[in-house]
Amino acid sequence: MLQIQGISHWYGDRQVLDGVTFDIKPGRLTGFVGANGAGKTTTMRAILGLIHPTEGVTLLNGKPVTDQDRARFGYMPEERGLYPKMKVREQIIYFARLHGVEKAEAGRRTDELLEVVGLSERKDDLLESLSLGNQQRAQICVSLVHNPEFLILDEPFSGLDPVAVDAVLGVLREVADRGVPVLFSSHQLDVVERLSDDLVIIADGKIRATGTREELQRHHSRGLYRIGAQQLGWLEGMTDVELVASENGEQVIRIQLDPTLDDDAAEAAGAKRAQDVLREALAHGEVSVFQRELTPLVQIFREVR
Ligand SMILES: Nc1ncnc2c1ncn2[C@@H]1O[C@H](COP(=O)(O)OP(=O)(O)OP(=O)(O)O)[C@@H](O)[C@H]1O
Repeated sequence: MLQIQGISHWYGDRQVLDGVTFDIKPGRLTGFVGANGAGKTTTMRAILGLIHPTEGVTLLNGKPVTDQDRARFGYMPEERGLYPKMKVREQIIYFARLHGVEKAEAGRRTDELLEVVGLSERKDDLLESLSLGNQQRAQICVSLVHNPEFLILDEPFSGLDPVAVDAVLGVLREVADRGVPVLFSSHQLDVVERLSDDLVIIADGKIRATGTREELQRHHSRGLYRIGAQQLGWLEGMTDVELVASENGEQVIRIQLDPTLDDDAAEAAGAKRAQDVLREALAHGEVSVFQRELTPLVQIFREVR
């Protein structure tokens, strides 16, 4: 496991990271989400030892990460760093060899990856003749060709078409399923929502939320219910229930719960009070829908930033 602990960083007198702390677990895809300039790249660069953070440490299985450990990391930087005038296959093999992969194995692994990302037919073309999306596929092959033990990818999906996104998602899933911890940053919340096992949300250099997608959604959906009722005048008599949204003849309501309750206790308290709400609604007419409502990730992102 990689543990990022209390990383703070200043560029001159400007603080860009403030006590960044989170874990990247084996076999998990951890999505790193934050607005432009939130500090994702700086955090990744600190983990990789490309900058030395002013404060804080990254631990690998309990010990500070060494340069030797880092040689076993795979990294896809945001500013892509491939050679435009080199052929695709040749280039991926070259990077594998730089990581010490034996020649025949480098060739075999390169061909396998090119096939997975759908670039086999372009393997002997110069990198610069490829579209940006295809160059990115090549870059993903480079980050994976030495079978890294940890994988860190900065915006691996930006600029990819939906087919390529799916191909890359498949590769990352397969890598994680082999037990590799994977951290990837993305602005594309739909992709993050689909792919991440764990989520880390950063804003202004501070970690605002961490957890599994389910945990975060559960936490941010305390007391939320969807109701389809003919009229809602009766809600005014329930001072602990507020109307959050109305859409397509249905409403989202929030039952106010004691903020000191943990998520399990809040869920139980909410379910109990929901029964009163349902009874009240039924006393005033038909109820077509009554169910728990889950806050979408995009909404959570807005709430914590
Ligand atoms: N070399 C540098 N010198 C000074 N400031 C920097 C430097 N690199 C980054 N910054 C600043 O640090 C802050 C965090 O930047 P960072 O690139 O980590 O954010 P990010 O979340 O990766 O953003 P994006 O999604 O736009 O890539 C930004 O305000 C950025 O302008």
